[in-house]
Amino acid sequence: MMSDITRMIDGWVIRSGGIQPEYSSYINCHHNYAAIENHYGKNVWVHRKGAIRVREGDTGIIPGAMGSYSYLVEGKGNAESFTSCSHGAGRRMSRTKARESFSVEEVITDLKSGGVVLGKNSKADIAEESRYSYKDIDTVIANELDLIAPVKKLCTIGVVKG
Ligand SMILES: Nc1nc2c(ncn2[C@@H]2O[C@H](COP(=O)(O)O)[C@@H](O)[C@H]2O)c(=O)[nH]1
Ligand SMILES: [Mn+2]
Repeated sequence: MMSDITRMIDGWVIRSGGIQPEYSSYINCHHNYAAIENHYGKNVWVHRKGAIRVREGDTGIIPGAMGSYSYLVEGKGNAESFTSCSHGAGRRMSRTKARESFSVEEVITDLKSGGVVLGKNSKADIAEESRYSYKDIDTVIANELDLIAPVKKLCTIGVVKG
């Protein structure tokens, strides 16, 4: 799976900028899965849907939106959240509202002006993914500092979507 993803990323990055990416390590971070975990002294099923697991010391990824920023975070293992935190900035408007508010051309121009490479063959659905249709990632991170500690703020240089 990881090699499929790196091959896809390599293809787009090399074609767009002639740069060969190097990978030092990988972070696997799921946001829709169920697992048996021990909480408050009991083994229970935890289903995280739109949330990630951040036990103490876990590394998590909290993405903002295409063309904005993402955060690498370290978990604090907060028991009250069942050691979970957000899996992204989250939407500020629905996909329908976003399609009515932004055009495909506007979103492509916005990404180009930020020097962001868009690795996506079909562009038809990108208006609904406009970064302005998502909440501000810095505010979202600031609101969950009891759950995670930011480790790195990442600036988008490319977006690859299926
Ligand atoms: N860095 C990026 N973050 C993105 C992008 N599209 C969405 N998002 C953020 O991720 C969460 C989760 O998205 P989901 O589609 O898996 O539910 C979302 O709330 C956004 O904050 C992207 O292209 N790049
Ligand atoms: Mn999702």
